[in-house]
Amino acid sequence: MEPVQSEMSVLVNGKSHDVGDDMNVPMKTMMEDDLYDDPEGTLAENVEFLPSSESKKPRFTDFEGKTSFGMSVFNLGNAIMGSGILGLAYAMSNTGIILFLFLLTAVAVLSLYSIHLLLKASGVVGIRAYEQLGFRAFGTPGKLAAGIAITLQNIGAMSSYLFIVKSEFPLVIQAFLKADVNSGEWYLNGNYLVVLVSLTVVLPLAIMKQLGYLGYTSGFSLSCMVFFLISVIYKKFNIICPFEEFTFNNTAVHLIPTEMSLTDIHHDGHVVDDGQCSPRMFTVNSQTAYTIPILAFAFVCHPEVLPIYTELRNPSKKKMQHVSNISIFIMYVMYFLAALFGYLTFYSNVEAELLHTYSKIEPYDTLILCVRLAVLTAVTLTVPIVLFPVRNAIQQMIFPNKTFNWIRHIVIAVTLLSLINMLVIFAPNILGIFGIIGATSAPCLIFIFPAVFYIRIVPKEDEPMSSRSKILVSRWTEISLKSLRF
Ligand SMILES: NC(=O)CC[C@H](N)C(=O)O
Repeated sequence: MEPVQSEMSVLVNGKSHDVGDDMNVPMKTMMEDDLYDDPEGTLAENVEFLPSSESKKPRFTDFEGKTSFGMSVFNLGNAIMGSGILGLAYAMSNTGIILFLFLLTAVAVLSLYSIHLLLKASGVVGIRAYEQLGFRAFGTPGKLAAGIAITLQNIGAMSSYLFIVKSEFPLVIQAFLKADVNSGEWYLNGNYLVVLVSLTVVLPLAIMKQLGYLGYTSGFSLSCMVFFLISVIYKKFNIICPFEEFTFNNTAVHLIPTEMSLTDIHHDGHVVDDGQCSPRMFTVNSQTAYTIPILAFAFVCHPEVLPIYTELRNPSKKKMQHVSNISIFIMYVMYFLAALFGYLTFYSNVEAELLHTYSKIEPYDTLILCVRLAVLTAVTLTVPIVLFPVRNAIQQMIFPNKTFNWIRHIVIAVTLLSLINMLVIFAPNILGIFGIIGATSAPCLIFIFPAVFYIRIVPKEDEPMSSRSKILVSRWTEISLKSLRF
């Protein structure tokens, strides 16, 4: 119990609280007596965590949320949907449709299950913060591991979003203004544009005190992604394969699959249509290994789940699980459609970043320009949501017992954004970011931490180690650790 007492003053969404303060009960009694879960689901949803003097109904005391169910779905959907969607068609081209669908389903189901574990563990601890679950399970090392993984993962994600702004925004402006690429105007320089967008759009949203306020921008961001998806589907019927690469001197060049060996090119120079314009159901190549990290990255939203839960109105585990089920299911469908139609447009020619592939064929097509604008708007509006848990993690790691302070809140946001801007200005390419971050922090946050925290936190009396779910979880942890080592 010792570490629990010293760390009970938590900062969730800027609000510092001693859990014991609210209820005037000794901390120890509270931690022992009150398991905040309602495993049977017998309590009415709206009374489960509300203060009630007569009943000893369990409740969270860290924050009283005001965000509606729908807005929470938007926020979680926005947290899931980011640049990950742009890499999925490439992943499909390296696995084939069937294998991709299988892996996508597996990652989506595991991702949902680990959200369930996080919610259950946070129900037992009574605190809705990922790092605090780490602390409860392993003390300070657990808290640091969770905090560092969240920080790395989300900084990686935000860098990839602003990298899209850097690479796409100048092209969109140039095309709409019909400006000359070499005119040297400042508004055609990606680096200036990233700084400008960060200052004018991201920063004001990032310094909001609560995530709930971002529901509207999240809704807008998701509609931009729906527009992206509809356009990808439409383009499949609009771009005819085999296609010609756009060149400035108007001489068409056939796109040759990057993986094609020299033997596929006949002596007379013509290219054999070896899967170039026909879909593969199942395939394995040197790039297939990237699939799991790409999918894991695309489904990460675990650092945002607990902050969103914190702000949910009349919260209950069941309600939050419902929010997560809806968001993950919608994203699952959108991811599959985007990957499928992206792949069926370009087949083996699809690049690691889907938008680049369109640009190669039709760089000045108005629809593609609008799609680029939509995607860069969507990811820009995701940055503040993803920044939120990083700020919480930093506050919990560096200032664990401090109350909310506007100056600290703003300074952390400004520092983080400056760091990300620097990274983006020097980052080599988007796949590098996916690869490094996706291969390390994303699997930890999705597969490993929720499982090990759950095993350590849920009391043995409640669920013995021999219970079905604990056996399942420990098997799963073993497999995840092995595959990570591999
Ligand atoms: N918190 C996060 O890292 C979100 C990443 C998000 N799933 C994406 O695809 O971009």
